[in-house]
Amino acid sequence: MIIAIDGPAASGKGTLARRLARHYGLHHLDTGLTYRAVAAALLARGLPLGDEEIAISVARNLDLSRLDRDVLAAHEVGEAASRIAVLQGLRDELVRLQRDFAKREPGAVLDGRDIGTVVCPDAPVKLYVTASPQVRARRRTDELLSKGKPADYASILADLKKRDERDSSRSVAPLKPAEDAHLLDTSEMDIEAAFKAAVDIVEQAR
Ligand SMILES: Nc1ncnc2c1ncn2[C@@H]1O[C@H](COP(=O)(O)OP(=O)(O)O)[C@@H](O)[C@H]1O
Ligand SMILES: Nc1ccn([C@@H]2O[C@H](COP(=O)(O)OP(=O)(O)O)[C@@H](O)[C@H]2O)c(=O)n1
Repeated sequence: MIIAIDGPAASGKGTLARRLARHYGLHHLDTGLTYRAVAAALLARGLPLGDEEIAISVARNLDLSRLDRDVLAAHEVGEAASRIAVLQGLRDELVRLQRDFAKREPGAVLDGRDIGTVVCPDAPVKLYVTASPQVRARRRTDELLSKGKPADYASILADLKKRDERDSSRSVAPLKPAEDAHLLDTSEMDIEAAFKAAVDIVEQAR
């Protein structure tokens, strides 16, 4: 079984994907980390974010088993990831890796922006997870602070809105719900309630 989960920044898709993978005994890939890892490598080496050839060569050396959200969580890495995510050639390379991952037995949960629309369009279960920008900014702020990283609510809210706009309006694989995705707004739900709602959707869909 493949479960495809998409949604805007800090909507809770990664949390749900991890919980669903554990619940159903599936592999999990946070595809945002693949974009973050390429962006972090470019930033660390002082390389330009707009050079497709360089980004592709970094992507070719990615090791999916070594992606670490704690290392890649920094706010500026998310911003840089969203900038390089407009490069079609880079996306082709990363989508190849992500599709290979999705073939693992007995199945996988993938979360990102284009899983239901591009990476796994035939997934039997698709979720599109949202929450209001204010709720998402609060969650991301608390998450960063709890990891001892700097976080300012007002600038995170402004940046999330900008990033959503960039992700939704790009011409390649824009953020949008697949036509057959189930919408899950978690603005008023805690993690447990969101998980229960997601399991209900999966049970009905499969
Ligand atoms: N329903 C929820 N209620 C409260 N906090 C949540 C909920 N879902 C996720 N979170 C918290 O919000 C933050 C962002 O969630 P995450 O799953 O990383 O989002 P995404 O993968 O969409 O960026 C994390 O700190 C997570 O623990
Ligand atoms: N499948 C995906 C996953 C992420 N991305 C890009 O990578 C950026 C970072 O993704 P992420 O999922 O780690 O971001 P958060 O939602 O965790 O903040 C996003 O803003 C997108 O621009 C993408 O284009 N396609």
